[in-house]
Amino acid sequence: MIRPRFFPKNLLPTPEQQAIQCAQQRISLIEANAGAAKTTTLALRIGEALTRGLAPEQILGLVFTPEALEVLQQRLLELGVALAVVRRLALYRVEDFAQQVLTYWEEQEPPRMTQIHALQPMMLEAQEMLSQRYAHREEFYLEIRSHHVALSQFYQSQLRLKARMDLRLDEDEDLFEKAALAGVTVTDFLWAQQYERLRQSPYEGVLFRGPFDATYDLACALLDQPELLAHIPVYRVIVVDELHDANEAAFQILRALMSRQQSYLVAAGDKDQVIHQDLAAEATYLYERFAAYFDSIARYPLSQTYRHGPYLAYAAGAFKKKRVESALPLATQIHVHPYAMTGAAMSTPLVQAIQLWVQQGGTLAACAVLLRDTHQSVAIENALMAANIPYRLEGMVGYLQRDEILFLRALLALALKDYGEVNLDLRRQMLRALVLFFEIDILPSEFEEVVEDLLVSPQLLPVFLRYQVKKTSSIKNVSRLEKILALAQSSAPHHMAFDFLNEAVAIMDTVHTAKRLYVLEHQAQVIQKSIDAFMDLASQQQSDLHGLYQWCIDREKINQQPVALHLSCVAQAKGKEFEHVLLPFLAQGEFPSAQSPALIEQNLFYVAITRAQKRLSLFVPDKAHWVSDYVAAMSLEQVKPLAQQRLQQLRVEAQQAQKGAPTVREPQAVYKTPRIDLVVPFAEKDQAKQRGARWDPVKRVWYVPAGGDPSRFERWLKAPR
Ligand SMILES: Nc1ncnc2c1ncn2[C@@H]1O[C@H](COP(=O)(O)OP(=O)(O)OP(=O)(O)O)[C@@H](O)[C@H]1O
Repeated sequence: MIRPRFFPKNLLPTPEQQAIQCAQQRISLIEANAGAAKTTTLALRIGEALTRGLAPEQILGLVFTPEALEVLQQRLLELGVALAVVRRLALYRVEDFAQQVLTYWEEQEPPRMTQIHALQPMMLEAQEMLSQRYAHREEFYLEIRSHHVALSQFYQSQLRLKARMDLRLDEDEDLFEKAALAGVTVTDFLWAQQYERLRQSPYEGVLFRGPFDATYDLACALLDQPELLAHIPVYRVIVVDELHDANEAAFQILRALMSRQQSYLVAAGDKDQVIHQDLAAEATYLYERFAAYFDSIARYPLSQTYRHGPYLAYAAGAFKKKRVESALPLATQIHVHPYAMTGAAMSTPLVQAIQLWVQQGGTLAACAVLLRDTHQSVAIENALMAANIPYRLEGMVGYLQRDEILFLRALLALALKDYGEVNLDLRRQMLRALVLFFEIDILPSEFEEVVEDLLVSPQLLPVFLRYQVKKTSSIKNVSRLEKILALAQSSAPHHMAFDFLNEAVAIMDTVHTAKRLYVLEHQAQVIQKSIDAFMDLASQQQSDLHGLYQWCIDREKINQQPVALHLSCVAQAKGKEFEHVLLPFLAQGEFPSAQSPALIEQNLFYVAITRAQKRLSLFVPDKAHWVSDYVAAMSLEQVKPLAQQRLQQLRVEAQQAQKGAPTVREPQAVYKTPRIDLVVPFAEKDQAKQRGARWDPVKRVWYVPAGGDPSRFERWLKAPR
């Protein structure tokens, strides 16, 4: 094996890591467990390429999510690559890379639309064209619906079709089969084709781009016109992290880049972390798809996790029925806390576990509460708020700003005849929620006009609703609205909020309305659970209509604080690590969710538990038959003795290593006489150079080469820490 030349700060690479660091094959693929140092090793590979003289600009680092990009940059810095060098590396999310390439090619950059609502007019226009085009083709059973949930459903479908590169229909392909295979409705399939015709004019080129469109456009361009590749810079080393997030469009870009013989690729992923099925991510990109195009692929292992100690490693292995080893002599703890399944008591143990962590010296910033779904944040946010524990939400809005809760708040406003008192933004959001739940079909421009009108005359809200529901919604909704308005009319501010909402929710039949609106079974269930959680809150608070309404407004004013606990869904924590991870609501039907594929649920749970370094806290119902099967699948009691043995062994090894005794991990030849980094002021650099110091362009430091005599450099030696 070639010897490494890049020696990182703060870390001793294992022989496995060194093998990847110095890999010489054109394509090197790493499939390894969570926390087995994939990102770190890719960062080592970059460090090695830099040390061997590649310019940072010749190295391309690709990932799929902003979180993964953040982690890769962080690992490079941790290993000692200087910030100035990290900034010059071509590190991108695949989508941003594609965008950058396209910008370079295109004479005029088409507008980028990152928000789904900005795409709405085009989606509606495409839908209009679709309904005209297929007006007489009954065999397609097109469902033309334009409320914003139907639009967001369509939006997801077109993302998926493009991610799979499945939008084109060859002559011998069957439309119904292709749509079913891609997991979208026939309406959405045809609508997506129409939308693409609108987005890509044959004469003017691409007219606008939404999220992930750049990846699709670049993949199509490189497939249709391979000669365009000549206009992309040649990257000598390409590293790809979180390869389990790859889809066909991203893969086609990688394939094209790797068709150049000068390029070398190292990519890493974990088949058990495939969770973005909505974006057509699949485990086949960890090997099979590469094997279909390239002959010589080297596969490398990283067989031990460095994130947590053996106990969690073995529990994660038992859960996934695979071998997981830890190399950390760390007694990672796993605590199981029962919770009562009623009311506010559900979150009490969670709050106590956070408080205990802080009392024991842990920080809130090192703590993460990871949820299966957004609805769970209703109870958690309330509990954290009540206990004065600051939290920051990642990848989701607070529950009070979600459609279904805004709808309930709008009903309270109707009952209080108070729509005019709140700020414009909230008014707009509540109106949007009413439009959604009463299934009113209104164009965005008309909607804005109504918002303006109601600004002047808020008392006209019931009039607007009556008019619009009659005009565009179903007879059932007309009758529902009348009942709701009558209920609101007969309610006084001092009436109990829970009683009012309970009746209103029954009138609206939210269970079925959510199913109709949100189409996807899982999403509909999350919406209903959110409503139930808010109703629980109303019942616990025992407050009147005015009290609950005002409480929601006051709660929104509380700002998020910077040093705070991390609160997100599991998916947003992938790639990250936290000292203490807390997983609430591990109950049957919650995690795993019955509505999502079993494998994705397992992968999500595996991602969740493997984020923890020092402590994992699992919260389970106090009734045994309600506890999620996943907890038992971790075999916590069975793996304990084995984990203790392994921990003991790792501790002995660590002690020996401290005493200088050789360990298996230590590559003697490389580390016997390590180099010494110096602190040389700019003005003294020539002197240092004369005495034999060398300049490291990667870490941007002067150093005494391995085997050199440090006494010649005493004045520049770092003070011992
Ligand atoms: N040789 C090593 N010695 C000690 N710790 C290491 C070593 N290599 C990596 N680590 C540490 O292991 C932890 C996990 O590393 P990393 O994030 O690279 O894993 P990963 O496989 O990319 O994780 P994930 O599967 O979650 O994406 C980090 O805290 C990292 O600093």
